[in-house]
Amino acid sequence: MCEARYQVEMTEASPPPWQFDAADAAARGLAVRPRRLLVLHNPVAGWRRIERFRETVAQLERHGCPVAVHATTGPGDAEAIAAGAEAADVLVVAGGDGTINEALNGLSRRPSGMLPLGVIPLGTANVLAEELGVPTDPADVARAIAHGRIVTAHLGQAHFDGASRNFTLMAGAGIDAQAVARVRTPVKRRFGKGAYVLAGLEAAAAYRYPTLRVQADGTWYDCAQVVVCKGHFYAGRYVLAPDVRPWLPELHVVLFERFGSVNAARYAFGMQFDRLAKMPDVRVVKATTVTIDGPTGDPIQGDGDLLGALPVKIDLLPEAARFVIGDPP
Ligand SMILES: Nc1ncnc2c1ncn2[C@@H]1O[C@H](COP(=O)(O)OP(=O)(O)OP(=O)(O)O)[C@@H](O)[C@H]1O
Repeated sequence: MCEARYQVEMTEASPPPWQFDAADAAARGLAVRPRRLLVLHNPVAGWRRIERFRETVAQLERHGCPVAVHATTGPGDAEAIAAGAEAADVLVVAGGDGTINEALNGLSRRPSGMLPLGVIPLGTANVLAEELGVPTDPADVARAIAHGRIVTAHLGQAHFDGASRNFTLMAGAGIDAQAVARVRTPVKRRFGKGAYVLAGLEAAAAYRYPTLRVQADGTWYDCAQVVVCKGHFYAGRYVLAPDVRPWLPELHVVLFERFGSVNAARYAFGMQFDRLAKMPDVRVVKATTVTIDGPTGDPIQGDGDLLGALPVKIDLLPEAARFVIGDPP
């Protein structure tokens, strides 16, 4: 295991391993059949952005891609469809990180292996889209999905008592999971990211800050809050673990070592104003296996939604995932 404090400057992590570049193949005279797309559209996540969604689908068809759209009907639907997805080259999620999380959990159960995943960002925070450098303009999104490069990525996997769930961006225990557990869907639909701020304030007032015991590749740490990161962005474009990227086969574990609501507020301000790197009580360690122990049944958040409850073991999903992206992020 290797330990790293924050870098003062943001460093460029390892570049992604490109698997396939349609533009490059075309330049070399190779025939490239248009990608067949199965689009999972979360109509609840995207209700404000329905025009953007329709325009993206129209643009995809202009690129010659056969597009099948399926509107999700409720929680769990994206996962079930992804698990049985056939006759498609790419599964596209038109929604937010919660729908993407469900789709990737379904794809990992697909008998013939994972399909590459593309994103039309319609959610509240769209952290994975930021992480992958997915554009927002419909024409650019469509071009990226139709012709963009495919990058291999490694998902995190959280093992609870009798169940396992994948995550793409992060899994956390402590105050952030407490906040996620308090987010109410109608408030999120109305106020977007403001719902997390409200839930965070509620959680900060009620939470008792018990000690979390974290084991990262055999070394134990005590902390008030821990976020196990697979991507460097958090809650939008805030940076928690500057050097991790989805394509790196490692977890970057961010440990917040001081307890109580005053320190929770310090960390929130530190994140807001990009000062975490300067805080001596915020530690980042790299690992491939992490366990988190604390009050049994306390929530674990993953990709901004509830993932499960303590205690948890976290490692990497053995099968690699693939993401369709546009230009290098
Ligand atoms: N038709 C539906 N009605 C209600 N909920 C749905 C429906 N389809 C999917 N969902 C659920 O909505 C949840 C939230 O959706 P999603 O994550 O896509 O948007 P978001 O929460 O606005 O975005 P983000 O996660 O990026 O902040 C998903 O976890 C999914 O289970």
